[in-house]
Amino acid sequence: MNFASDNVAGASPRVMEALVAANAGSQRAYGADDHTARVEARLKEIFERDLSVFLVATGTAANALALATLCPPWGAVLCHAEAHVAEDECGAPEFFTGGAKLVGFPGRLGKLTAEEIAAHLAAPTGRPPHQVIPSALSLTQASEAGTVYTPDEIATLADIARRHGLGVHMDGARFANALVRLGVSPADMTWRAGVDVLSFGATKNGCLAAEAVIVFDRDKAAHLAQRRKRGGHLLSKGRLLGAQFDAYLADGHWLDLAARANAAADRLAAGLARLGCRVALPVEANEIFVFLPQAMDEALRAAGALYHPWVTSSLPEGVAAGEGEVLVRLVTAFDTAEAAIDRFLAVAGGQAAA
Ligand SMILES: Cc1ncc(COP(=O)(O)O)c(C=O)c1O
Ligand SMILES: C[C@@H](O)[C@H](N)C(=O)O
Repeated sequence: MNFASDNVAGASPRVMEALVAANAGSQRAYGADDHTARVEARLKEIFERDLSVFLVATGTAANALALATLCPPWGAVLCHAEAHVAEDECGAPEFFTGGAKLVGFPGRLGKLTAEEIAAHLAAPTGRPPHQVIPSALSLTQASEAGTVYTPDEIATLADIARRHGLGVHMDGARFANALVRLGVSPADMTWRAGVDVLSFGATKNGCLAAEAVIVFDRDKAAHLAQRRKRGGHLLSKGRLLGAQFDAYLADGHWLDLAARANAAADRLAAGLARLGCRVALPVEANEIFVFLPQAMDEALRAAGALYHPWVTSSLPEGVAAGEGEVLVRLVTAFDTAEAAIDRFLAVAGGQAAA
C-alpha cells in the first residue's frame, strides 16, 4: 500500500525488456545512439511538428535546463507558489539560470490564473535596472495539486506571457496523466496553446529515469546542448535514456500506462468518498488529496500504508480540514494493484465503521 508518490513505482516490464535488449552491442555515445534518434523522430510525429529534444535523467534537470534556456540571470520566472520548480528542486532553476528569481503566485486548485499574471505584468516595473525582468512563465501539467489546465487555460496564460515578451515553460512531469484525462492531442496541450519548452516526463509513468526537454521553437534551444553538458546531464551512454523512451512511446504504451494510473486514482478516490471521506481537490490526474479522520489515518499507517500528510494553500474556497481530520496526498501509478486499493479501503472502512 505505497501511495507516497508515483516515484516509488518501478519501470513497466516493456521498458525494462527494451533496456536489456538495448544493452547488446555498441552504440554511439552522448545521445548519438539509434534509440535516441528514433525517439526524436517519434516525438516529432507525436507533437506533429519539428522540434528539438534533449534527454536527461531527472525532472529537476529538465525543468532547470528548460528555464535556463528561457530566462537570463537577471530575469524572473513566474510560477505557482507551490510549483515544484519553486518548492522542491533545491534551487536548481535558480542555479541553472545563473540566479534568476522565481516569483510564485497563489492559486486555488494549484493553478495560475490569467488575472494574477496579467495584473503582475501590467503593473509598473519600477526603475530599471533595479528590478528583475519577467522572462518566463512556468505551468505544471498536471499541477502539484493533481489538477490540469485545459488547452484554453494554457492558451490564455501563454498569450498574456507572449504579449509581455515571456517564454512559456510546461513542467510535464505528469504530462501523460493530464493528456489522457483531457483527451486532447499533445500538440493542442502544448505548442498550439503557446508552450515554447516542455519538460516531458516519463519517469513517474513507467520509466526508470527518463525525461525529455522538448523545444518547439528552435531559436529558444540555443546552447541548450552546452547547458546540458556543462550541467553534467549529458549521459555518455545515451542509450540508457533513448531505449526507455523508445519503448515508452511505442504503440501508445505511455498513454496506456497513464490511463491505468488515473483509473487507479479514480477507484481509490471513489472508495474513500463512499466511506464518507471528503476529497479536497478534483482528481484530474493520478493524485488524490483527501481528508482522513485521525483514527483512520492512524489505522492505515499501522497497517503499513505509506503516504504523506499534506499542507497546501490550493484548496477550493471554503474547503479545510475539520476537527480530527488530516489532509493527505495519495498518488497512484501505472502498477498500482487493485489488491492494494482494496486493502487500503478495507482498513479505512474498518475505521469508518468503528
Ligand atoms: C510536478 C513535478 N515536477 C518535477 C519533478 C521533478 O522530478 P525529479 O524528482 O525526477 O527531479 C517532480 C518530482 O516528482 C514533480 O512532482
Ligand atoms: C518532491 C515530491 O513532490 C515529488 N516530486 C513527488 O511528486 O512525489
